Amino acid sequence: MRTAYTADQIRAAEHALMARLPEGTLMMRAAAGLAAVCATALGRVYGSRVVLLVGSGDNGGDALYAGALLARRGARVEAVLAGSRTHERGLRAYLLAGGRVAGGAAATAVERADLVVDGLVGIGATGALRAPYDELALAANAAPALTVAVDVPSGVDASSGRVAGAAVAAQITVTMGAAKTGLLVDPGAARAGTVELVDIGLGPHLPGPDVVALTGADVAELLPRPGKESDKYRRGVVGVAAGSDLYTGAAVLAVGGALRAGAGMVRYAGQHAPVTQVRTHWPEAVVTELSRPGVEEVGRVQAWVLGPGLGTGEWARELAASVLASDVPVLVDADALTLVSRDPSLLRRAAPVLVTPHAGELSRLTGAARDEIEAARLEHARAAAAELGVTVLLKGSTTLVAAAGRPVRVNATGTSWLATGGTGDVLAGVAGALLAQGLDCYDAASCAAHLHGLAGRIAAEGAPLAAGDVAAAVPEAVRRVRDGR
Ligand SMILES: NC(=O)C1=CN([C@@H]2O[C@H](COP(=O)(O)OP(=O)(O)OC[C@H]3O[C@@H](n4cnc5c(N)ncnc54)[C@H](OP(=O)(O)O)[C@@H]3O)[C@@H](O)[C@H]2O)[C@@H](O)CC1
Ligand SMILES: Nc1ncnc2c1ncn2[C@@H]1O[C@H](COP(=O)(O)OP(=O)(O)O)[C@@H](O)[C@H]1O
Ligand SMILES: [K+]
Repeated sequence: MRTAYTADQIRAAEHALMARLPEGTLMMRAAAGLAAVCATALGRVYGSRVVLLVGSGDNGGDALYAGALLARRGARVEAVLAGSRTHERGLRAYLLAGGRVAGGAAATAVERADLVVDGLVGIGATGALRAPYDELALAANAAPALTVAVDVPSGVDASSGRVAGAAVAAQITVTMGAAKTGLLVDPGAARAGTVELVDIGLGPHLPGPDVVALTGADVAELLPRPGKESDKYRRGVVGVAAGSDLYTGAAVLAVGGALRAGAGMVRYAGQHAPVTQVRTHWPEAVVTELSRPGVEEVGRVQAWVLGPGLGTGEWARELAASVLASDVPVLVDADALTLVSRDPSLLRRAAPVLVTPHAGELSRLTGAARDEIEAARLEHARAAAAELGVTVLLKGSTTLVAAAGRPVRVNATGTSWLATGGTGDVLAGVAGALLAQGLDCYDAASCAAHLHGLAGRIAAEGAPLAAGDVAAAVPEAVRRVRDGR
């Protein structure tokens, strides 16, 4: 499990640790780790051109001490001192090691660099980058040099991943002591590049994490595996109430996702046109053509997937109400999210609910503006889980799973090739199958997001994919997490 923490959590841990160590020890550890990553990234340190962007705080201090180490190894290091003040001891050590202070236009130095070290701000930052930090961040982004961010890319809020204005887009972020939440959650995560962790001894002082990311090994451990005693009913039967005479594909894709994710059986219930399509594509599914919008006559299931392609008319509303009146967990997606946002009382039920919105659908559910959700995904996923009393899987480039009282789980296994119609329907099927197999909403959602993202990568391999390919690749994704690949 990868863990990440807010700036406040890190600061508290640092204080506890610093109290036991001689002054400056942590910064020396941080700088040594930073310099080592820079040296590896450069390949050849001697003669290379390194530019340090140095802010007024300890983030700049890290950069200066690392710059001193690189200068001693023969790098030509220039520091752009951007703050109203500069870390005094760091600057002294840097100058003593032969580091130079950039005169003239900072942008020119940055343009010529092989490597730019972003030491403008770290966890001490508040709000959008101010001048001249903002221009320096943009200059670093425009330059051909490799950019290594110290602790967090400047302009990314360490605790949330928010990016309020200009921000450094790093190829590598060297983070001190423990990863910061903003390095895992978009839009911040997209600016961090590869995250390298420098151990400064913070471990024993850290509290429970703010957010976590499951590894393949974690998912493998959570995934159910059929045993000797298993039969199709005991493995878990998932019901799919999706698709309509107008939208048939969503039904096919959701059923496909469910079948590929290990359900013992998939029961599909819907109107005539999707029933015909599901029968044609998936002879494995047990299909009921509904004569009226209710699932009472469909056989027993352990969980329902409700919503993809369902429509939002009266027929769909009655069907949604009937599914939500059942006593098993229900995954609410797509059109069913529109229906429950019109009538939130539908979500008041004793059995668990997992909602799987993208930002637009969450906006309909909570009333928050879509842009605001995109900018502060973590906050909104958390708030929605608390307010609605459900588990929330918020889709997007990084997928978040929030449930009251649990650390938010972040998934980054996906690929932007997944941004194509119908992949969400597959995800709903996969998560529904895991619910039916007995995982709770939090585990089912986070394992489904992990497998779906991985399946997307397998299906894409750097080229376009269709949603059906993602469903087809789910078994290979399961194999890879089980084999530790
Ligand atoms: N403590 C430790 O043991 C260790 C700490 N470590 C390192 O220290 C870092 C934290 O250092 P920190 O606390 O000094 O804050 P930091 O992020 O450098 O900058 C704060 C200053 O920036 C400014 N500023 C703020 N917002 C701004 C904005 N929007 N736009 C522009 N300027 C802005 C503001 O100063 P101002 O110029 O406004 O006076 C503020 O005072 C941490 O990330 C890690 O790298 C490691 O060495 C490990 C050991
Ligand atoms: N840029 C991206 N990077 C990674 N995954 C993405 C990206 N954009 C979308 N996705 C994923 O693709 C899927 C899209 O689902 P959704 O928006 O419901 O589409 P649809 O309704 O067409 O099925 C989600 O799993 C989402 O997380
Ligand atoms: K930084």
